[in-house]
Amino acid sequence: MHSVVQAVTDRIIARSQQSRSSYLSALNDAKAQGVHRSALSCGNLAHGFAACQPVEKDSLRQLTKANIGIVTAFNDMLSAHQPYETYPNMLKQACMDVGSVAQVAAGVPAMCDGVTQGQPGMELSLLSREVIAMSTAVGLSHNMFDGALLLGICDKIVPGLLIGALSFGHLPMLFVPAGPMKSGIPNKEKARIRQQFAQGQVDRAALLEAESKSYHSAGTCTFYGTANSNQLMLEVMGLQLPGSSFVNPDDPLRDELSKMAAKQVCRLTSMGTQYTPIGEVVNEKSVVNGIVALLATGGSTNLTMHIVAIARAAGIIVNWDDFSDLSAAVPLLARVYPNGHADINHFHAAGGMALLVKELLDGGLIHEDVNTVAGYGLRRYTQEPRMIDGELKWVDGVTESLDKEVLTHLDTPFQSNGGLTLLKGNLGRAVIKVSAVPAGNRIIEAPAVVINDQNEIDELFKSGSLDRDCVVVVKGQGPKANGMPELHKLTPFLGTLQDKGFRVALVTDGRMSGASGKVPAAIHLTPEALDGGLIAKVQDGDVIRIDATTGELTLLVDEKTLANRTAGIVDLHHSAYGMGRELFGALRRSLSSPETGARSTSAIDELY
Ligand SMILES: O=C(O)[C@H](O)[C@@H](O)[C@H](O)[C@H](O)COP(=O)(O)O
Ligand code: SF4
Repeated sequence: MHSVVQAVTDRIIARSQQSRSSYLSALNDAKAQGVHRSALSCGNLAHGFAACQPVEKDSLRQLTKANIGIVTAFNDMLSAHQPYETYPNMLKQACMDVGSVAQVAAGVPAMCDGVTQGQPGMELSLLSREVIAMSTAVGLSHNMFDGALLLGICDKIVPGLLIGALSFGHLPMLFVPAGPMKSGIPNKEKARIRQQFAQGQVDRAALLEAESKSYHSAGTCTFYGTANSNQLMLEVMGLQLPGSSFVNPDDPLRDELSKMAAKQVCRLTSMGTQYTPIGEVVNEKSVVNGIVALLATGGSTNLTMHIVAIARAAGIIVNWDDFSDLSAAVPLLARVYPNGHADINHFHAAGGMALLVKELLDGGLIHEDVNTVAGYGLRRYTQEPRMIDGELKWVDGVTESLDKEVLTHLDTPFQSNGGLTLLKGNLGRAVIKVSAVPAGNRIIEAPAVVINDQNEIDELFKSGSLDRDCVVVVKGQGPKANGMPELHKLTPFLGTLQDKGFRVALVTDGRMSGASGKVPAAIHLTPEALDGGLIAKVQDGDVIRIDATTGELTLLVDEKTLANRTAGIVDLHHSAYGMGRELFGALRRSLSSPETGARSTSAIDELY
């Protein structure tokens, strides 16, 4: 094993020793109950299977047949989740084919961050992760199940499902992906037309035409944003079948993989001989594997919060120093938009997950000795699924990249370190995704332009007052303030200024989209303005220095001046009401800091 990866793993194990052992003893207590529906009364059970077919009722009466809960995030809003509409019946049939039963345990809400990007609804996005976790628990709390299938792909849905699932860590569970849409117009072309629109060079019709050619059908959007980062993380953590992440929805392999996932979870229940509870698949080593894979591919910055929250739900304590130290040791092996021109289909075609896992295993950068839903040992994830004589089988993946501009090898990395860097300084701690930032733009020192809302950028840009070196500071965007929306609407404006040759950067206690990229952005700034963060005292003209090579984030104003300043008011009246935001006030105020995962589940910290 690489010494840094081993050292970080060891310190996470040590730091988590007490919380992890409490979690595992709770898991074992739950497992000791045996077949969970046996704890139900006849009345409970009768309600539980009242609507089932007679053959299903017979199976459920017996305590020797597995019942699998399906938790689905189907809706028509997310192109990625739309294929799930037909999955429950297919999965139920697959379970019956192996003598088990399946029931839909819950439908969970799912927000499409593309639909709400730049809109008031985006202020519910991060909060929806907590709602999804709780909704998953509501479904599984019927205690009718011996395992579960989790149907979710996008941004907050995978972390929400996984956090909820880990409260039932005694059950085996698999994620069931649905795959990316086929490639449309290149993401870079879409971004170019957006910048033209921001400059008034094309009209709305031209912009909508381009957007519709990019997002054109069912399936996950093809950029390497949070959704596809989730898929890569799940697969490297052994939580979905090898090579299942990036098979398109209409590929014949797709349904075979989904049916196989259903059959596999039935095999992994405590009724069989391969009992593999999800709370043991998620352990310190698999969490490190997920972080390393994220870093090696320049994945979404959102996962610097989601992975922390997921790990904590399993009693594992991870922080940004772990990310930062691993990033220094993990080379960048993939260039997928926004970190390059290719999209996720190109990554898959170049060798995809099988080749990535092979490179990382061969380099000692990820742990092989882990439990997975496909069996013990991660080496099996260097294989990929194929239909051979009408049957689903796994064959060795390629050992040589088919496109070294997209997916490269350890001996020829795109960068010697990973795509994410931790920034520290008098403003606090923040993360920056450097994999998408041109080398010449990684050190920025310029005067601040302070705004309270990303929508102010449009007028400022059009007035020409941003046509200079500047650091745009957007404050009052933290979890407790307005739910920490993505500020991706800033990207075309800042990207245009950067293309004009100005040295620009962003500093915010908010966050960006996984699809944001080329402009240096110090995000997730902790402490946020509402929590007394120094960002609340930044004024127009203050000079800020961001150095992504050394990890420095400094407000170059002397202490005395700062001490005499009063913090700017974080005006939240526009975030408190409207679009349902009034329902989320208590949840928003309960969120922890971004570095601790922006979690509402702090109760877990007392439990384990
Ligand atoms: O974190 C992410 O990956 C984003 O939230 C992504 O899910 C969102 O949909 C982007 O906003 C889409 O990109 P555009 O807004 O550029 O289409
Ligand atoms: S990737 Fe983003 S835009 Fe695409 S379906 Fe998922 S949430 Fe929506």
